[in-house]
Amino acid sequence: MAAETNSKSDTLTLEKVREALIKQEDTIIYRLIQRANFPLNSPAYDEKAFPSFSGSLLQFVVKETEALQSKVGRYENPEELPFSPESLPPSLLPPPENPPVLHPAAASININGKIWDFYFDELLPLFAATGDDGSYASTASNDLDCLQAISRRIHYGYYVAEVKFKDSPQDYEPAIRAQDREGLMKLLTFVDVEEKVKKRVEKKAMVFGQEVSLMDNANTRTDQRNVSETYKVDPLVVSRLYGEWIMPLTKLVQVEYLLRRLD
Ligand SMILES: O=C(O)C(=O)C[C@]1(C(=O)O)C=C[C@@H](O)C=C1
Repeated sequence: MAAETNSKSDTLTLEKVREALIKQEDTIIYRLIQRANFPLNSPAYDEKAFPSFSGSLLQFVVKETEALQSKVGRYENPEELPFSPESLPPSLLPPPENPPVLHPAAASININGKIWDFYFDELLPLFAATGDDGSYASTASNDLDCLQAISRRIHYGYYVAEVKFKDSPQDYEPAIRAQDREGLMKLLTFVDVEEKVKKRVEKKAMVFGQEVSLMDNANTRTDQRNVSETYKVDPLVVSRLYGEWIMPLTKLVQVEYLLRRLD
């Protein structure tokens, strides 16, 4: 399994999985900051803007990048899921030696469609400035970087669910047998943890996204600016990203996984 946690299922603990989620926060925030260096650049998403591609420039970049990454084994990791899965080439590397940690049901849960939709329809307009600077290739590859980091974080829900199930099967089994989504959602939800996550990512976005200036009067100038202009990505947008999309979708992955955990 992933580098952040040990490969042996018996050493998988909730604490370790949560540590991995915390590290992934950094990646997500840095990638949003990278994407925010470019304006929206809408021609990158227009299927008719570049007749040399059959779809949009973005779709082309996603398909070709994922094809290369597939050949070098990216999708051998259960938490890495392609956005363009049609006719991906197989991995050219030997399969991973680690024994599988997850129930095979994980392979049937892929919510990348939902992730793609919220990213382009709702999130991107909240942190990318309007405009067009012509950097379509960089824009598309930065979008894919953001999507991959967010998708990996959300599908890490498999491991969170597995470890919770292993820690207390007696709590989860009745709800699984009854296929009780609501009951499972209640069991796996920790409101206090979610509040901490939102606060921490907001703070990280402030720290990672500060404008650094060597000018003496930099603070005064910053004070006069609107909070959302002071940081490369508005920290409140990052907190909202977690509160409205990342954590609810991580929980959805957990519920879907648990529903199939006894199959
Ligand atoms: O840490 C957990 O227990 C998780 O399930 C992860 C997570 C999250 O996505 O950050 C999701 C649900 C919980 O309510 C708290 C946090």
